[in-house]
Amino acid sequence: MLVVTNLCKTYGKDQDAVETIRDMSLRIERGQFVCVVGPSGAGKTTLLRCLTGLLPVSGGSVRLNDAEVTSPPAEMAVVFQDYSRSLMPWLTVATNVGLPLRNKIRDSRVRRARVEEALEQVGLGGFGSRYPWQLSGGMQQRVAIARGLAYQPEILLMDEPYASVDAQTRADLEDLILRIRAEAGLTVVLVTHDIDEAVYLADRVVVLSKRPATVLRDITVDLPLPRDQVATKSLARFAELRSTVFQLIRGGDRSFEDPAEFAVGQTQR
Ligand SMILES: Nc1ncnc2c1ncn2[C@@H]1O[C@H](COP(=O)(O)OP(=O)(O)OP(=O)(O)O)[C@@H](O)[C@H]1O
Repeated sequence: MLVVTNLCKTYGKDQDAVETIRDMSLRIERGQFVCVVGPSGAGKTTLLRCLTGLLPVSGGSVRLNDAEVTSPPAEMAVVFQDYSRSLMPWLTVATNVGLPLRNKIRDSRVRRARVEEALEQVGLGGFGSRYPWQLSGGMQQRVAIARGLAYQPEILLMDEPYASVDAQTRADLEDLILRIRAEAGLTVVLVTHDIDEAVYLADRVVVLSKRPATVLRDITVDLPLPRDQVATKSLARFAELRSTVFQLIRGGDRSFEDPAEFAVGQTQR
């Protein structure tokens, strides 16, 4: 279980101080899929980085299974938006995926098997000897996801993981993560700008206020599982939830006067 208690984060000091997160508390149960949304610049990425321990908090705490998180815990894997920066172009796909396993699995045969299994999971079995630049953007993001999965984490944190791919690939990757989550019983925390994506994927949507971010609303998504891109999005309840989230974000940040400014079913970055 991931527990955030009275989290505060301020960048800089004195007149340069940027208060980004104020007194935020959140509890994420094992196996839950939680999407975090909020106005641009609210502090979503900052929150995610605090959850990983990559960024020191200014106050409060983050605890994973009762242990304080001060650096990325072994149970956690992170997938960032920009696969072109997170994959090493001079290494093969298999080496990229196996990189974080070097210290965890000493036996290279076992490591190779784990890498191949993770590539199979994301539909890239047999692509291990290719280089990232030989693959499409969507395939490269799959490699980044495989790298997280190969680690067999208990919790996967994802920051706008699908923002750089086209709409069809995005839908495929959304379904991929839902399937993997169901198979592996993973806990997932995913930051997104896309309200449709958040409602489609999540068990809970956490809506942040504008900066300094607090939890504006924590919404349970009571849509049936398994989700389906067409059937789920056609439900009246889906439209209702999407509209609730949209209004909260809009109300939380008056600068979004034009709904087209914000992503309702579209990729925005
Ligand atoms: N290293 C930093 N130093 C100072 N301020 C920072 C730093 N990183 C982020 N900020 C500020 O903190 C605030 C929150 O940034 P963050 O990237 O967490 O927001 P976000 O909600 O993820 O934004 P977006 O929706 O645009 O991706 C912004 O005002 C940003 O300028």
